Amino acid sequence: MILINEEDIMLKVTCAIIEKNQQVLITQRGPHKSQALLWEFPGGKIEPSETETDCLIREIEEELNLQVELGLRLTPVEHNYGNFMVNLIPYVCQYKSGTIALREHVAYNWVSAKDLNRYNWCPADLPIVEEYIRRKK
Ligand SMILES: Nc1nc2c([nH]c(=O)n2[C@H]2C[C@H](O)[C@@H](COP(=O)(O)OP(=O)(O)OP(=O)(O)O)O2)c(=O)[nH]1
Repeated sequence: MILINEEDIMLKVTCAIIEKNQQVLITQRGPHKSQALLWEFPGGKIEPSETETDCLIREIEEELNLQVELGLRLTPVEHNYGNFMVNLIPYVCQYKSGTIALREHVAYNWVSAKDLNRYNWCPADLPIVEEYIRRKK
């Protein structure tokens, strides 16, 4: 019998909806990654012994060279990608400081809430985009 540890197939990932001047930052995944070239909110996998908020602050610094202040935690989304599941945990954040250095992504954009639906999102992000737009109305 093969035993599969649930944590091996359920990735816990935080993501940041970073607000600045009535717009939010969105980032495009690279061509060789899973969910290649789809748009996402920057963030990443929570490491063992790390809290959600520690993870998000670390990931945003590592990936983008930005400092943010964490705000509201939106509703986490569980999405099944077939070969793995993701538990995606979104936080609305405020931009604090830093100049964007794209270290992981191929592109970024500052977008107003009403334009978020124009992008080709990772499927797990769709309920998060909807919740964010609803809250902004
Ligand atoms: N950071 C982030 N990841 C997301 C989002 N939506 C979504 O489905 N994901 C998925 C993509 C990845 O499979 C996983 C996050 O992995 P990661 O960002 O830490 O690592 P990675 O790019 O190296 O991922 P991978 O190529 O190893 O799959 O969660 C999102 O909005 N932000």
